[in-house]
Amino acid sequence: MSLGTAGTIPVTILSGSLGAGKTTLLNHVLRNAADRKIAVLVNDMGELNVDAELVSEESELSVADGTVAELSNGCICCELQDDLETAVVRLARERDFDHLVVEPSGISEPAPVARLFTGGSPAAARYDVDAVVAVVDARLFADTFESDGTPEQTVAEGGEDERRPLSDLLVEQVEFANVVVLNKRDLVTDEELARVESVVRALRPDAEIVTAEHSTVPIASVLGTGSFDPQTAAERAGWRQVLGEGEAESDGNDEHGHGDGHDHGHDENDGHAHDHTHPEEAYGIDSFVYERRRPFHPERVASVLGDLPDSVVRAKGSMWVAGREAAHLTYSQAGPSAYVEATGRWIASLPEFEQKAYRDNRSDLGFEWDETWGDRRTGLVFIGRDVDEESLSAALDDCLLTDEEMDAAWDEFENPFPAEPGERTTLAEPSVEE
Ligand SMILES: Nc1nc2c(ncn2[C@@H]2O[C@H](COP(=O)(O)OP(=O)(O)OP(=O)(O)O)[C@@H](O)[C@H]2O)c(=O)[nH]1
Repeated sequence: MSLGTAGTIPVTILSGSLGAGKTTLLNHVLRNAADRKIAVLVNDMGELNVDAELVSEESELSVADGTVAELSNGCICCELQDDLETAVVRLARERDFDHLVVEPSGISEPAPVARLFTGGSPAAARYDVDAVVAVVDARLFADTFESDGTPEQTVAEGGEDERRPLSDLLVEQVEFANVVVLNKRDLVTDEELARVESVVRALRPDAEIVTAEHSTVPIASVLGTGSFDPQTAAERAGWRQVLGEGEAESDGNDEHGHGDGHDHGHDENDGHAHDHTHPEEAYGIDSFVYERRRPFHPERVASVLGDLPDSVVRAKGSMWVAGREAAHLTYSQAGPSAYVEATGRWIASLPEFEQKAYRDNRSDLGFEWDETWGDRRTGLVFIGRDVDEESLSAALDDCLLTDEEMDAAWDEFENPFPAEPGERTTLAEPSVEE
């Protein structure tokens, strides 16, 4: 057995939109795994049948006992009867194999699957995440982010009423992956491919990008990469890196829902955009940060952030909105879809003793505490091609409260934004054409 670190079994997690080429990739891997014994886990019975059939075209099913099918090349297919965790632990106990490949079906977010193999869980004791692979349909990606018209498919559909804007899902999968397979190379031009690649690079700067036709990738790029770190995966997204630039030291782990923890070390009041671009990183894709410490007027900012210029591919970050003094709001835009979610509370809205405890525990807040407003602030990253930063910043500045509005009763503003953690407001949706 070729085990991962500390005797654990390496795991490759496949993600990708419907029809992107995950099963094709899986078959390619099984066919070319040489003497490595691969276990395959598919978390959907319907899908298992399809995949097992495809897989068996190459290597005949020799054993099928209802729950586990062993292929003559040593591959083991296991349907998910138990929850994923129980299944992977059972698999490691009962079978002998070198590498596990997980292909979650439907609208699968790779992050929760990867989390399963980390921390102190029984699965973590036996496995190590080796790679999270995002299989991207280059044609679909180009149509979603790079074309003027509406792509044919705008909604990602999984099983059981799962529907999400496709752009949202594509962005999330790429941002989390350490390997991105740009598949269906034959369906895009060189120019389109270069543009897709530049967007992918901006979304996840350190991912390994492999271009493929029929998912024919070098096996070493999906098995044995050893470069996926679940602890920092979420921090590696392009938008976070842009936001965190310059104060990486103070950034720390920031998944607490209280803020993104960044200090650009300048004007504490209204602040000014921390301008920077990264042409060297992203072949024509630029990014900038808009940072202010003055609240937005809810209706004005909803209208601007719900209708960003097409040049913006991805935007994300914290927003401070008048009338939502407790809610830490997180804005997320991906192509034609945009929403705001209350992801936590501003620390300054907590009772005094909790604030103190929180601040004592986190000397690395990463930004200056404002005497009046505490941690309330706006820090948004915009990533796109030739984005007119000046006019977008000016449009957002027009959404900040005026001096007169600062003295008004903020609760009386019409307010479309969520107030309670977990609540979400959709600001823009792709037009659905089915
Ligand atoms: N033209 C073209 N077609 C491809 C390519 N790769 C895969 N396909 C086809 O795209 C279709 C979907 O591929 P799958 O591998 O089943 O995709 P999947 O991601 O597993 O799909 P789901 O399991 O349904 O989510 C199949 O008909 C493949 O033959 C490619 O590079 N070019």
